Amino acid sequence: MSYNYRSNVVNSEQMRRIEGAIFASGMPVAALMEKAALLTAQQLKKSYSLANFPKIGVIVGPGHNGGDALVIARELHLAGYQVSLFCPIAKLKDLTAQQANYVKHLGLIFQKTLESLEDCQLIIDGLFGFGLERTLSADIAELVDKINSWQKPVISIDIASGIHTDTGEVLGTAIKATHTFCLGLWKRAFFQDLALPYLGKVELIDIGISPLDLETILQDSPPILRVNPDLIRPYLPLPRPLLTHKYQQGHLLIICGSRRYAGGAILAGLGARGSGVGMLSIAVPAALKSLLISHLPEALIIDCPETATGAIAELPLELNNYHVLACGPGLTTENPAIIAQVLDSDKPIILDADALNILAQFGIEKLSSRQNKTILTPHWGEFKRLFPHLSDSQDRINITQKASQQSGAIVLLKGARTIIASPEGKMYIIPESTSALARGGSGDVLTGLIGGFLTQMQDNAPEATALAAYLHAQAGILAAKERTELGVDGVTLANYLFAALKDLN
Ligand SMILES: NC(=O)C1=CN([C@@H]2O[C@H](COP(=O)(O)OP(=O)(O)OC[C@H]3O[C@@H](n4cnc5c(N)ncnc54)[C@H](O)[C@@H]3O)[C@@H](O)[C@H]2O)[C@H](O)CC1
Ligand SMILES: [K+]
Repeated sequence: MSYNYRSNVVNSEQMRRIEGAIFASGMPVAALMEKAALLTAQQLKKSYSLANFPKIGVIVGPGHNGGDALVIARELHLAGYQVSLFCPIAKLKDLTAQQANYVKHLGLIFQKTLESLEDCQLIIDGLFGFGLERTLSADIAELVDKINSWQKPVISIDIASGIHTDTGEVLGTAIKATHTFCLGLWKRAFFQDLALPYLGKVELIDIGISPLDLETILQDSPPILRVNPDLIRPYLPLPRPLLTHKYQQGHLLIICGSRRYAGGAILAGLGARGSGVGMLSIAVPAALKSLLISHLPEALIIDCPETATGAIAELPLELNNYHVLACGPGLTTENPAIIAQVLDSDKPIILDADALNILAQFGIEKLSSRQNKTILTPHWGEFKRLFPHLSDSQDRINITQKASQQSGAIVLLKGARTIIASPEGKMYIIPESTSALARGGSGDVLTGLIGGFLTQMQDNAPEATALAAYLHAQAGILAAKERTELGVDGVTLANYLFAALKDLN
């Protein structure tokens, strides 16, 4: 796969090793700080004009994050901003102390109290970066809480101080930034749901890390990649071959629905429609047949015998006649036998919703006898039932990876930042989404969409999953832009998939 290093997501240890490799090859530490901070200052000046933000307060920490803050303070001062500094920890690292001396020479003032910064229009947080290693002490926590209580725009350098760079955990308390400039490479915390409320708008400052240095450090661990159009465009099943027919484009079977939850079946079908899959069959309880036909005239609707309460009683089908099976939306947990039948098939399967709840009853060991790929798409509640031993941790990147390794399945953990891990070690993160998707029905659309793409790109199952999750999020974003976050019901979401696809192509 070809990807730009801007797609890589690293942990603090990898970032430190990359930095170490750069320094060891001759780049002076001070030069890299100067470069990162100058680029950040340039962006800052663009987004926060002197006219609107004439007075800026800068919080300076003891390490190189504080050093960055001092270089930025210097540049803003030279550009005409009125800059006040506050440095709560006396002992500074050498380079930071040198930067402090120089700004003093330029006439910048280190204030004695934090309160002296209260009349600033903007606060820059250079307290801690990826070197934060323990919970904030009571006095520092008090300062952070005070800054948050001012409700001013706060710009964090590299990461909001108080947030753990890898897990995204809040170490006691943390700066609630309105905007964070991440330096060099994306850190894991930027994709941990826990940290999102503290990071505000996020932006990467490209400091020009060489792919050489990156590859040397990252070669031992499979990359975690932030999905973007360039990354997944090569996998898109477009353009279609000139000479093809519907079965060559793949045949997906969705097993879904119950009398109680008929809508989930329709939405999964509409999601599959959005993938352009060649042939779509949908197995539902008999009572739902005419309803499904009216919504999805292009699909083959298979009416299954049903239980007294209207769930599928049995699947009178040869499952191996289909290329891919997607199973779960609206199913109810009444009939575990059909999930056992799906697990026994030797085709790729996607399990969602009640199929996951039934799998949790069986236990994930049940997946070990499968001959083909399995994709699990849990939200947090389903994840906890499937992997109870992993759910004490809030480090979603880490536990998705472990869940995939332990189950042998591709695991897609839904959230504000959806994480995808494959058992061979691939990891994809969906970098943006909208809370419009936190709504009943949007998951059903995703199941159908993954099914549809997997049918067309079976050799690239992790990428099919990532492509579907990315388009799903983008469709939500596009729909919310036009209709607000309250206006994105499942049918609307499915109708925006083509627009997201068009943008990608
Ligand atoms: N990698 C890059 O591309 C660049 C990064 N830069 C900046 O450097 C920081 C990392 O700097 P470092 O000095 O290693 O760490 P910090 O500034 O985050 O702070 C560490 C400092 O603070 C002490 N400390 C840690 N935890 C606590 C605590 N809870 N309470 C009090 N003190 C604490 C620790 O002992 C250290 O002294 C990175 O984020 C970037 O901003 C470079 O400038 C350029 C390129
Ligand atoms: K910071």
